[in-house]
Amino acid sequence: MKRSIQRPTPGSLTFFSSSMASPKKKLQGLVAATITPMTEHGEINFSVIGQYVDYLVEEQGVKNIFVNGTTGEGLSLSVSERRQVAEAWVAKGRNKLDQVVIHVGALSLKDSQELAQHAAEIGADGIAVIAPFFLKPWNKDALINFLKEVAAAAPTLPFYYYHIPALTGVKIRAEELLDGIQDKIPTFQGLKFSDTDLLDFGQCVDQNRQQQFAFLFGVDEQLLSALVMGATGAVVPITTWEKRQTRCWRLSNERTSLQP
Ligand SMILES: CC(=O)N[C@@H]([C@@H](O)[C@H](O)[C@H](O)CO)[C@@H](O)CC(=O)C(=O)O
Repeated sequence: MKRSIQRPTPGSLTFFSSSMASPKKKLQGLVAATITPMTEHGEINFSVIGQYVDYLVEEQGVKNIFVNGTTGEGLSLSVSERRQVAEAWVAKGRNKLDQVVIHVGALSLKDSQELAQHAAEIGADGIAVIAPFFLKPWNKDALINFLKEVAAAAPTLPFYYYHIPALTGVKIRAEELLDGIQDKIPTFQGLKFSDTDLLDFGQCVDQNRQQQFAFLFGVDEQLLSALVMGATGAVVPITTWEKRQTRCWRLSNERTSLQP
């Protein structure tokens, strides 16, 4: 079923799905950063995603997920694989999960737009985007322009900026980025903050109290501090699934084999 979600307005607490006529809650609490299960041959193991959903919901009580992010190694997958993984999570999570947010960031704007549009088509509940990290945006406006173009490809979906400067190398402070962001990206709904700069995080929260954004923290070691400062949730890997199921294992294995 295709959903159309009303654009958020500053101060609104919820999105409403017009076709379902039920309020869609703000993304908050624990959000599971899902791994991408792999077979021993390094192919995606779609067959266990249904069990993974059940594990999260029934054993961990977690009903929101963040797919194809860092933990899911989205940037190590092909676009085709990312589409299939997103589809699998949305399909297996139907009527079980509350929200499925798909990370659609990519170096190529076109790939990112394709993934954003695809997320909307399959009925995901939101998209998140990191800063491009090879040829990098040189200032706030360049980064906003990139994010805006991606968000525009999925104009019905809540949009989250995924701030992870240690991995992207893009050091633009999140607080600076958030200043006036809904004027540029009307679907902007929150920040996934994966950095240890708590001053920046605190300023993001303080300066946007009127906006009711989701402030999702992504550094487990500082989560308690972030909650005190106003984090509304956290994106964390919640899994007993063996890391060796993931491509991370395959990559590190390859790296090992390259060493003399
Ligand atoms: C870079 C990374 O993997 N960060 C983790 C943290 O939970 C992280 O593992 C933890 O803080 C340990 O350093 C989460 O934020 C994962 C995450 O949000 C993602 O997979 O996108």
